[in-house]
Amino acid sequence: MNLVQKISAYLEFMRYKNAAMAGISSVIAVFIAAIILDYPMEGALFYNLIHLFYIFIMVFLATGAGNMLNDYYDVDIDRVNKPNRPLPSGRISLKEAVYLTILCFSVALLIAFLINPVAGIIGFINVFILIWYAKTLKRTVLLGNLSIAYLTGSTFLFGASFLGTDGVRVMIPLFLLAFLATAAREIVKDIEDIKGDAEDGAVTFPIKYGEKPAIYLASAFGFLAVLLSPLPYILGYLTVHYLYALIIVILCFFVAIYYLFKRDYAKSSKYFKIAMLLSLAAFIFGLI
Ligand SMILES: CC(C)=CCC/C(C)=C/CC/C(C)=C/CC/C(C)=C/COC[C@H](O)COP(=O)(O)O
Ligand SMILES: CC(C)=CCC/C(C)=C/CC/C(C)=C/CC/C(C)=C/COP(=O)(O)OP(=O)(O)O
Ligand SMILES: [Mg+2]
Repeated sequence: MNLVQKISAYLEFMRYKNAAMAGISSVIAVFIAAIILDYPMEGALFYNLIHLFYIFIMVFLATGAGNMLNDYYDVDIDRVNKPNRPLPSGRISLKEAVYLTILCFSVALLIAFLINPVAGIIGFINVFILIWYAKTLKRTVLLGNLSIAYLTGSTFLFGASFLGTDGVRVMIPLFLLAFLATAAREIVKDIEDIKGDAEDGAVTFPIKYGEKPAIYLASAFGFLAVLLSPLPYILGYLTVHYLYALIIVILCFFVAIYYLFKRDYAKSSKYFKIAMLLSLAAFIFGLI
């Protein structure tokens, strides 16, 4: 395997697209928090591109390491279900996976503690949850889903922690919305994965309580996200442009919920994801 093939195997292993999205969310959070808090533009830390780059890199590495650890613990099932993935195909060895994960977590944590204690503490909590999730939580009723919901929401908290505790405080509404939307989508993904998860001995919500209660729970999280979505405008954090953009976002959430009740889980999960990505754009619109 040449160097380019190796690097592309590493990037695939880290699920670089998701890791980059998480990194971008944290960078967006710095901008939103800075504007809400009237942070002075000139000479301000957040204005410094290198710091934004650090935030992106930390979240990219931590999310990537979380994804690698996930695959590490799933290697036996993936040998059967997804033999082309980097670990089961042998493109990356188990030893490499462990070293790479430790390296990514350590670099991310080191930079976080160097930036400030708030970022360090959130980083430390997140690494702990990511390890616990990969080892145990993802095979449990709801705790796994809620962990990923927390982690996704925490990309906003972590980014804004760059501006200290005030940054974290103003990101709580965005954290809550991302938490609810992710919880909905993670339950939909669990309904989609019932067969494989059951073979793996996992006891997820739909496995324990059945498909119908899971549909109701996922849609309840989705509806709650829609209901609370105007919150950043009501609190005066974002402008009316956010509300305009939100119309399209809410439409996508409704399409996702429609497919959920139609039991087309792949489409439902896809539209939840589109709604979440468009929400990020809506937050940016809300700054203008
Ligand atoms: C109502 C409203 C305005 C909701 C806000 C929704 C929002 C802004 C969500 C945040 C989206 C975000 C931060 C995405 C980051 C990407 C990421 C790491 C997501 C977590 O991924 C877990 C996942 O299960 C990956 O699965 P898949 O996409 O199937 O590969
Ligand atoms: C460590 C430092 C310094 C910072 C932490 C930075 C942050 C905010 C990290 C959050 C990372 C995050 C969003 C992690 C989620 C990644 C993950 C393990 C997703 C797995 O989701 P699943 O739903 O299990 O995926 P599949 O079911 O598709 O395998
Ligand atoms: Mg999962």
